[in-house]
Amino acid sequence: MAVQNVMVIGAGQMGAGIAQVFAQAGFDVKLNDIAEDSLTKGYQGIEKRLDRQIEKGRMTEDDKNQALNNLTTTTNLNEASDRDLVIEAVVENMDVKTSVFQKLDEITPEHAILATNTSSLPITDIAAVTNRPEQVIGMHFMNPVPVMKLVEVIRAIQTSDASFQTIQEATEKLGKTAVEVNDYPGFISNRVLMPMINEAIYTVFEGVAKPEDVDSVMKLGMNHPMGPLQLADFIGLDTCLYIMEILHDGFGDSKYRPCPLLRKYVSAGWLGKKSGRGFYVYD
Ligand SMILES: CC(=O)CC(=O)SCCNC(=O)CCNC(=O)[C@H](O)C(C)(C)COP(=O)(O)OP(=O)(O)OC[C@H]1O[C@@H](n2cnc3c(N)ncnc32)[C@H](O)[C@@H]1OP(=O)(O)O
Ligand SMILES: NC(=O)C1=CN([C@@H]2O[C@H](COP(=O)(O)OP(=O)(O)OC[C@H]3O[C@@H](n4cnc5c(N)ncnc54)[C@H](OP(=O)(O)O)[C@@H]3O)[C@@H](O)[C@H]2O)C=CC1
Repeated sequence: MAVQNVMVIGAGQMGAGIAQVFAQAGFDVKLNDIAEDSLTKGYQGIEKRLDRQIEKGRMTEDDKNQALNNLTTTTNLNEASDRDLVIEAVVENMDVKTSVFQKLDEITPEHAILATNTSSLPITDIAAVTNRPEQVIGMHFMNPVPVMKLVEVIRAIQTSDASFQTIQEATEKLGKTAVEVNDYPGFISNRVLMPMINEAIYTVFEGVAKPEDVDSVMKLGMNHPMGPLQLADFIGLDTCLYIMEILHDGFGDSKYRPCPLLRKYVSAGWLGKKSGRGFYVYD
């Protein structure tokens, strides 16, 4: 089956980016969120990013209008009833995600594939709450979605080859590269990235260096585009903590214990860029 139309659930930083890249690639896209405000913010972010592409001469006004014509917004999940593919990008919480998947399983046509953009939650467990586990898959985009070329395509133990191929083809139509991964905690990306971020937080916690200096070492010394603490702020410290907890629980290995300073920041509501304060302060 070739995907013609999609719905993206959750209009936050990831969902809005995912909806944008599908609309730009010519898919018919519905963007859904429970809150009208979040939908408006998500849609405006997409318009702003397309305008920047025009300013930079990478896109014409016609291209922008075409992309926006492919995109509608809705707070009504029942509008998933005519979709080939639904990609869930709501908060990283198993109860919220399984509730969304159970509803989607009722609403969507039989052939529809249900994908999750989860950073770390087990796809196998999400698949198991539906009556179509072979059509459930992880489609893990990287932040910022319009820029990053990778999509980790994660196979639950139940995912069929046909579902995997359909998602691989859709990923290629977006101009991105699909990497096939089996369902283990943190997949590849966050199993490798998050312990580095967590260790960077430990260096601050233990007074080894200030955040700016930790980031300088990794930027100037290892050519990372962002230092690990700037990246943690960008991802969201709450999301980083959820992922560390999944790694810790999933492997039962103390090397994945979340740094107490990370917990403290999240408890304080210092979630990084999105809340205005994390390891750095934002306007
Ligand atoms: C947690 C998970 O589960 C998985 C993850 O996503 S882990 C996070 C993965 N992402 C990363 O590691 C990002 C690391 N950082 C980077 O690659 C770069 O710093 C960056 C691309 C974000 C910004 O690059 P930069 O050169 O410092 O800044 P800047 O010149 O402003 O931006 C470069 C391009 O990115 C675009 N961009 C920057 N931030 C953006 C955003 N939030 N949304 C969309 N586009 C963005 C800019 O518009 C610009 O595009 P053009 O070249 O078309 O103009
Ligand atoms: N941040 C990152 O760098 C990355 C995140 N991810 C994953 O992507 C997912 C989303 O993360 P991110 O975009 O950062 O989070 P955000 O908090 O920016 O966005 C989540 C959005 O989902 C909405 N939402 C919550 N519950 C529902 C629901 N039941 N139905 C519809 N919409 C809902 C929220 O609305 P409201 O605000 O009103 O609650 C919010 O707009 C998570 O699973 C995360 O792990 C994956 C890769 C990278």
